[in-house]
Amino acid sequence: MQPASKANQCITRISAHLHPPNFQMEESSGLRHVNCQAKDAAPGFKVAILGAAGGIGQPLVMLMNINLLVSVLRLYDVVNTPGVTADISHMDTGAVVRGFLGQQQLEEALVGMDLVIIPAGVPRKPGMTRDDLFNINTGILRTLCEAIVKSCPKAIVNLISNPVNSTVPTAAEVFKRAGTYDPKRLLGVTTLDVVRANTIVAEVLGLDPREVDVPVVGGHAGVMILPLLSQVKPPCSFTPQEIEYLISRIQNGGTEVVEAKAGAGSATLSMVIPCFGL
Ligand SMILES: NC(=O)C1=CN([C@@H]2O[C@H](COP(=O)(O)OP(=O)(O)OC[C@H]3O[C@@H](n4cnc5c(N)ncnc54)[C@H](O)[C@@H]3O)[C@@H](O)[C@H]2O)C=CC1
Ligand SMILES: O=C([O-])CC(=O)C(=O)O
Repeated sequence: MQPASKANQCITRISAHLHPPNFQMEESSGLRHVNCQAKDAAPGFKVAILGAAGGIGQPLVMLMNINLLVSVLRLYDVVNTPGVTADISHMDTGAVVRGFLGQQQLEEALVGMDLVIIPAGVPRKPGMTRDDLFNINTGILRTLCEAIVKSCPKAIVNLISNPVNSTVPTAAEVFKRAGTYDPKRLLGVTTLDVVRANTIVAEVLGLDPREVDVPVVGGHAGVMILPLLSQVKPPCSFTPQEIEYLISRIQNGGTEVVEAKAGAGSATLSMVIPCFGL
């Protein structure tokens, strides 16, 4: 290794430690170069998580921080980001972690990001449908997307917030109006339906869920969740009663968790599997 490059690496590493998570808006309008490299100066993906202090946000932040492909991790929320950031930043991983709190720090949190993952918003309570979250969550999302347009218009945006069937088109409209829409860069996260389908079908077949692959198409709400039971791998067949049971449990998986949590939120722990793939 060249002495100069080694020295640069040392400076970057020391700098990352000398500038601990700063919960105030940074004064400069853009990120300094040091913020865009891992602590060991390795290049990597710059990832922002909006809603980072929530039930999905916190395990997602943890998974992103141990992901070797991530060099910069930015945590944004309207509450509790300082605590989550302090906790996460003690992990001896490579990513440089920074916390941002409140809307006045939103645009700064997003500057230069490659990937923005959004679990910000409200989860449902028993008796609610995902559509009941439409007004509040699309309102939150619109603000977040407008900031994405300003700070990182080329970022890939992954939407977790419900109703995913509506948050994706809402975000698309914001980006279209700004002239930054790219369908390849805007994704709704619905992998939990596949995760549940694999698990529930494996239970019926008496197999290890890791050996089962159930394609799921459609949307992310009730009857729009369509498990393709004829396409299951390994190939298998089901009785009409099994098909009825499987479709009902897969389509109502989210509701099953919401009701079992009895007002304390929706699925956050099983979401670790879809989040791990992000
Ligand atoms: N796509 C999927 O498969 C799934 C989606 N979800 C959805 O994910 C969303 C989040 O769920 P949880 O993490 O359990 O909820 P949560 O309530 O635990 O966390 C949401 C976080 O968003 C933050 N937040 C609220 N307003 C905000 C704003 N204006 N800007 C930034 N952050 C804001 C809150 O402070 C909180 O920390 C819900 O809409 C839920 O329905 C939940 C499970 C699966
Ligand atoms: O059901 C909910 O409200 C949360 C969700 O999307 C899921 O668990 O699939």
